[in-house]
Amino acid sequence: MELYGLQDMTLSGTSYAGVTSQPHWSGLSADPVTLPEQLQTSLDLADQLQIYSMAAGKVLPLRSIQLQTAVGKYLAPGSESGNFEHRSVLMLNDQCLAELCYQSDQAFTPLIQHQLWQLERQWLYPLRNTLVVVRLQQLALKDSLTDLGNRRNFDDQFERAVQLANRRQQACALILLDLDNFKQTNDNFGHPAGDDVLIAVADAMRQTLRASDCLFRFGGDEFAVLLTADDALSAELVAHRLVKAINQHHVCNQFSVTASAGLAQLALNQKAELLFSRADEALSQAKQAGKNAVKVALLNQA
Ligand SMILES: Nc1nc2c(ncn2[C@@H]2O[C@H](COP(=O)(O)OP(=O)(O)OP(=O)(O)O)[C@@H](O)[C@H]2O)c(=O)[nH]1
Repeated sequence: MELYGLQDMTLSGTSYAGVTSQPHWSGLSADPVTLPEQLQTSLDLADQLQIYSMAAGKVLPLRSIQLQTAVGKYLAPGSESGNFEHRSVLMLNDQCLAELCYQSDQAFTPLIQHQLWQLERQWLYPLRNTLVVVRLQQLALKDSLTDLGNRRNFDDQFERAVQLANRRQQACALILLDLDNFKQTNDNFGHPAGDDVLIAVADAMRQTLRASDCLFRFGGDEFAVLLTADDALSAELVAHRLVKAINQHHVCNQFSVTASAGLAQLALNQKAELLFSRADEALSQAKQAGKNAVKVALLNQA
């Protein structure tokens, strides 16, 4: 008897749309591993959606399936639009966990909807548990005011990025950015206005950068940007763009907020601490040079 091991059910590269159109999916009912057990093998919502979508693909051939939750939106790989759509809200104990949106070229008859609902019920507890874990992870790694990565998140990623860059002989750059005279903003306009400025600065930075996952707030008015590989090659341009974007943001403008930045490029086989201290020194120089400026650390400064 052919059994579907867990490895077959997890993300192994086959596209979702292709997989669910395979005739052998009808054999899945013989799988000794139940759907909730399979779902519980992962605390990653994208993985769970993939597992769920394969089970749902047995009910009818699906073109796409999307999961929307409070912690993010997930689309099964290989999804494309279909002629019919069915939406379902996943509720547990009067709590809305998520919304599922299915698309298929076949109609969602009442019988199909009922079968999907039965499958959805099997996901409720694994989904609720995963949402709790993801939320806790987010709280541990995100700055609650700006939603950027926090200092702990930075420390994790920075160390890893530097090690990887050294191993692969790739570029890596660190920009440290600090608002100018931010204390005055708080003193003159109050702490809530200061908070609005910090949120605006985060937005301005997010809009300037392609990937917001390289952006961090350390707390206070200090931010960091970690650029790796090809992105690091244009770090100086990025630093100037960030300072300009902050200057030009309407909230920062309203409170005359500017920013200074220090940039350092990773030297050959340099340690993360040294890269950090060079960027920090460059930031001090930008402040000493009159603020609202970018300074770049010399590469041979070690
Ligand atoms: N509104 C608000 N203010 C904060 C927060 N965290 C820290 N601060 C304030 O940020 C200010 C930081 O000021 P400083 O580090 O002294 O620097 P500065 O006035 O920007 O001076 P320079 O950096 O030299 O230009 C202090 O007034 C802190 O109280 C926060 O979460 N919200």
